[in-house]
This record gives sequence, C-alpha cells and structure tokens, in this order.
Amino acid sequence: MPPTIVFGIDVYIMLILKLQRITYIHFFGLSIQVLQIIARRNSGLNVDATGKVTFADLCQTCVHTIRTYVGLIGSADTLEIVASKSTGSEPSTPDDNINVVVRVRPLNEKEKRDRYGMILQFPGNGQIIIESTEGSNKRSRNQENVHVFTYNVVFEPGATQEDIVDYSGIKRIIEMAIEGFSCTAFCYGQTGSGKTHTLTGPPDLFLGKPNPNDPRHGLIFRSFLYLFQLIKNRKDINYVLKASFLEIYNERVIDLLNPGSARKPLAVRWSKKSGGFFVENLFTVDCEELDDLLAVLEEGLTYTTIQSTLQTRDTILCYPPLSIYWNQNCIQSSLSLESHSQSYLVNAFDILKCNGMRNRAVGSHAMNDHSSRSHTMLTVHIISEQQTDGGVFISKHGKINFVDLAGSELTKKTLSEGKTLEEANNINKSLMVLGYCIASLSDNKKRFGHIPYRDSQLTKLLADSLAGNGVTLMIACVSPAQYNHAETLNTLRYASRAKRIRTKPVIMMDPREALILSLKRDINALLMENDHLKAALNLHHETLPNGNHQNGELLEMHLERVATGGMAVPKVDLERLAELDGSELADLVKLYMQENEALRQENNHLFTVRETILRDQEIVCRENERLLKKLEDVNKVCVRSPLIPARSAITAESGNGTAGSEIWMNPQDVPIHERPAEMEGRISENKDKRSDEDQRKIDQQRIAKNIINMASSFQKKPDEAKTNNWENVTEKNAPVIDKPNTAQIEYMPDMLM
Ligand SMILES: Nc1ncnc2c1ncn2[C@@H]1O[C@H](COP(=O)(O)OP(=O)(O)OP(=O)(O)O)[C@@H](O)[C@H]1O
Repeated sequence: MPPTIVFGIDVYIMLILKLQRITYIHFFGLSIQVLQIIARRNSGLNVDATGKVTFADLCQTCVHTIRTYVGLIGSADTLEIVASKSTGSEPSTPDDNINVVVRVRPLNEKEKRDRYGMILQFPGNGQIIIESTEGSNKRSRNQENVHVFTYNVVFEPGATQEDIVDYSGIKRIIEMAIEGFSCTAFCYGQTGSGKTHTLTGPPDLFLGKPNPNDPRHGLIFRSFLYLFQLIKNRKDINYVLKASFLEIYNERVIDLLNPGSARKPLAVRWSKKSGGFFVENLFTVDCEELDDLLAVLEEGLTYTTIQSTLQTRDTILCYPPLSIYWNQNCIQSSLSLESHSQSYLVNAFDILKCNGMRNRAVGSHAMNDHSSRSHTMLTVHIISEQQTDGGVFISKHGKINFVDLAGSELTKKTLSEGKTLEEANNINKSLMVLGYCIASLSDNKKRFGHIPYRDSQLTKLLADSLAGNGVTLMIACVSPAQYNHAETLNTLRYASRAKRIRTKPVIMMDPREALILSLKRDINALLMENDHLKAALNLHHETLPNGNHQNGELLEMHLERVATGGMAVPKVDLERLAELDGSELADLVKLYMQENEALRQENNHLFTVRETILRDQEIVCRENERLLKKLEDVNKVCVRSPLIPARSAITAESGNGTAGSEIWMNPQDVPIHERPAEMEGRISENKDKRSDEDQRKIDQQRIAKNIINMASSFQKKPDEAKTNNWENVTEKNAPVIDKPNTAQIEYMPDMLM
C-alpha cells in the first residue's frame, strides 16, 4: 500500500500502522517522512511493572505528536481568512420549519499552497454563486456554468463561530425545544468541509478544562450556554434535562455513553404511542448543570474515538517498540498489546475507565477518523413542568438533536479499500437514502407517497425532524476550493432541496396531561351548552332553594308540568341522553307516550268532526236543490199568470233545451218520459220516494241534531272524550290524520246524487 495523504480531515489522525513498525501514516496532508520523524521523537511510552501500557499514555503520545505537528506547520487558528467577515443575509423567518444555512470554510493552507482558486461568490441576500471549473479559465462564462442558490443565510469564510449561533436560527430552535418542540440541527457536507468544526470547534478545545470564553467553541457548546441561560430566566417552570449520545456506524447504532452497547448494537424501533422511531435501551443521563451536559459531549466524543477505532482497525496504533492492535475475534472488551515478542491483554473497559479517557486530544485524534465514518447524534431532552391558571400541571417534552453526519464522499478521494471501503459504502448509502427522502419530501407530488425512511438507520432517526412534527436547522458545509467543485455543487443542490420541505411542528406533551387539558376544555363547552339548553327550556330560573339543581330534578319538574298542565314535552339533547339514569329515562319515555296518546286522540276527534261536517254539507246541498226546485215551480206558475210577466231568474243555455225557454231546469228532474233516450239505463230512480215535504222535515231534523252533536263534542274534555265514540281507538286502528281515508272522501259525491 503506497503512502497516502488524506486531505481535508482536520486535526485528525488516520493512522494506519502495521504491527511492530510504522509503515504508513496518513495525516492531514503531511508527508510521511515528517510524521515518521515526529513519531520517533515521541515514542517513549510508559510501561508498568506488569508490562501493560496505559492507554492514556499511548493517547498522550499521539496528542503530543499532533501538537508538535500543529506547532510546526500551523493550526486551524492560523488558517487565512479569505473573505471579509460576513454573516450573509437576513435571519431565518419563523415560517420555515426547515431552516437551511450554508457555511463556507476558508481555503486551507494546502489549498492555498497548491493555488486552488475560489469557485464561490457571495452577492448577499442569502445568495451564493458557484462557477464551474471552466468558469475561471479563459473560456467565456455562460449561464450553464454558473449556478445561483438562495438560502436563509450564507456564512462566508470569514464568519465566526459566534456568528453561526447568532444568525443561523439555532437560538430560535433552542427556544422552541424548550417550548416542547422536537428540534434538530444537523451538519451536512463533504469530508473536510467543516462540519465538526462548526458543531464542536477545533479538537484541542477540550484539552484540560475547557475555557467557556474561547471564541473557537462550536455550535453545541454555545447552544448549551444559551439553553441554560434561558432556563435560568424561567423560574416559574421546572425543567429536567437528560442527554444521550449515539453513533451510527456501518448501519449499527452504538450508545456512546454506554460502551457495552458496542457488543450488541441497539435496535431502532417504531413507537405506536409517539408515532416515531426511537432507539431501544439508549442510555440517558440526567443533567442538572451545564458541566453535566459538557461531560456528556466530552464523554461521547471520546468514546466515539475509541469505539470507532477499535471496530475499524485491526491495528490501531503502532509505536516502536510497542504496538497495540485490535483483535477482531475476541474483543468486545479487550486489546492485545504487543511489546517486541511479548503480548499482553488489556481490558478495553479498564482502558475506557482510566483517567486518560477524558483527554480530549485522544478524542480528537481518533474522532476525526471516526467522524468521517459514522454519524453522531447528541440529544438533549428538555422536560418542562408548569402550573396553568387552572391549577393543572402541564409537562412538555421537547428535545434538540445535534447531528454530525459523516463526510458525503470518501471513496473517490480517500482511495478507500477493505474495511474503509465498506464504511464508505455504508455512509454513502445512508446519505443517499437521506437525499432521496429529502428529494421526495420537497416534491409536492411525492411528499404524500412512500418515503423510504426505513431504508437506513439515519433516516429513521431523522424522520421526525424532516417530515414530522419537528423544527430543523440544516447547516450545509462546503469548501470553496476549485478541486471540490462537484462536491460543493452537490451539497448546495442537496441543501436547496431540503429548503423546500415543510413540516408541521407540534408541541410534545404528556398524553395524560393533554387529555386533562382537553377534558377541561370539554367541560367548559358542556357547561356553556348546559346554560344554553336551560335557557332554551326556560328553566334557568327554576333553581332549587339551595340554588342547585341536577339533571334528574329538572326532568321531574318537566314531567310534573306535562302531567298537570299538558305542557309540551321538553326537548332533550340526544347526546346528553347518556347522562340520564334508568328511572329518568323511563319517566321521559312515559312522558312521550302520554303525549303520543293525547295527540292520537286529538287526531281521531278531528277526523270525526270532519266527517260530520261533510255529512252536513251533503244535507245542505240537498236542501239547496229542493229549494231551487221549488223556486222553479214558483217561476212556472208566474209565467203562466197573465198578470206577472215572465222574467228569467237564471239563464242557462244548458237548460232543458227548449227553444225560447229561458228557465233553467235540472235535467234530472225532467220526468222520465220526457228524458232523452241517451239517458236510458244510466239513471236509476228511487221508487219509494218520500214527498218533498216529508223529506225536508227529516233533513231539517238531522241537521239540527248534527249541529247539537258537534257543539257538544267541542265542549268535551279530553278525559270524557275517552269514553265516547273514539275511546276504543288503539294505536293500530287509529286513523292517521296526515293520510285521510280516501275511500270515504270518494264516497261523498255518490251521496249527493
Ligand atoms: N470555518 C472554518 N474556519 C476555520 N477552519 C475551519 C473552518 N471549517 C473547517 N475548518 C478546518 O478545516 C478542517 C476540516 O474541518 P472538519 O474536520 O470540521 O471537517 P468535517 O466536515 O468534519 O470532515 P469529516 O467529514 O472528515 O469529519 C479542520 O482543520 C478545521 O479546523
């Protein structure tokens, strides 16, 4: 394997060492020879009486090596600020659930030495222009060679760590996390683009006790400070903070605060209750003080280093005359230590527990190696408890995830092979799935279709942030150097797509408390409805002496009224029927039956009256006919008298047809012998016909009787009516007033004949 130089991996040692001797050292563009010299100078490791070497010493040596190197050729601090300090455009608006900002790192020493040009321009207003590689050549620029992207904020190379916190929108996100929202800040970008720098700052920051005023502190540290500042100001709310730290390495979820989980990766499961994915058995640490949170950050990063190194390397370090290597077969918990011809076994957890574990230099040494091969997620859970005006305690469960994604490309420029290639493939796969999810979510047509969150552990854990109830900050880190054009353009496109995603943030509350709140709201609504119903029933003044009345008592009052005064039955809200007990319901049913019966009786009575009226009408009609006939006779007599001139009383062309006659005659009264022949067989006549006089008397008597009957029936009380002609009317035979008996009505004209 030829000496290889890995670019863009910050203070970050990727030592690929063979047993016994240093063969290859890959370190941030430094030549092999220089590193070999440095390593030899610092090879004096302490070996104790038993022949064991403490891991702290070993790490210290590496740190020393790095520091020496950094001292020789410069550090992150000395990186030249290429562009003037600018924080780009306007701060994020509260409407954006996914707030996308871009951070452009400065050209590093190597890039400047190799005279790589800048391909990015910053016209302001959150815009960034990327030229193609040909753009800077003599060939004329055309539209296709230039891409313009717009984001919430663009941080130019001169932007400080403080600018990121002040203008990226992270403060708003922390405030929302405290309010109970699920929030995420994640860094995306190619290897060496400044993700780790943005999130945690340069690796030597945590050497010894970190200085809180160090301007190089990254986003996580500053967010912790802001979080505690906010919490201190809210004395009325009780906050509980818990933190967890995990990494996703080769699609395995490892708890960085619980080394044992390396043996058995944690499962990511779906929770029906919360409607999201969660990591089973993930260790969470209560954090009362800022120091506790910082300890979690430090511990996680440190362990990330070791864990990753142990898993990814057969040999993790080799310093003549000692070498420590990872025994793939037996080690979940041990290291094999070789010193010349001797081998020693060291328990990995002893190593983890030793004092040197908190040595940041060790963490940073391997962290960079790790960070390019795994995704890390530090989560701070913020549980708040507040008493509302109504005295109810409400607790909300917000959280904020800080996600450092692995570099978005590896194989092309790192010449990955073997295990490194496998890691790179896994990283690329998960980032590809993430990219696919982002693309689908940002497409209005696809966003409601299938989103392949389940295709990678990373997307499962980010699902909530991208499409669920969360609020997300994406920091796209890019390099301005010409030779990174393709990766930078890719990252900008990725970020641009993410900007189009819309989520629906909701406050996460304890389900029981949410239920109590909603029940309280229901009770208020019901009380209002109750008042409204009382008003509708005119019962609001019907209070009991003590001012209280209950449903049952109100109902009794209604029943009484109905029984005594025949008042209308109260209208009961169907939805509230369930609130009545059995006896009240029985009373109500009885009440409705009584009302039914009364209505039926009234119905029958009205029907009878109508029948009587029709019969009387018939009698009156007959009487009318008779009178007409009489009038006709009188007219005949008058016509015959020479003294009285004949005058037509009624003109009727349809009279008897006699020419010249102006007297109207009822054709039916024409004597049979005088009737036209066509009437024969169509009219039958009553042969026992009474005399007109007799008939008139009978009719008069009948009319008088009917009138008396009608008058008396209207005076009858309902109770008396029961005993009369319709007392036997039952539900079955009761006539229905809405459907008159048509047979009877049709019969009427026949009676008139
Ligand atoms: N804005 C910046 N200002 C100064 N130095 C920076 C900046 N961004 C990155 N760097 C330096 O660039 C180098 C690479 O950065 P960093 O390690 O953060 O990249 P990364 O994206 O995390 O890479 P990887 O994916 O490989 O972990 C580091 O030395 C870092 O200090």
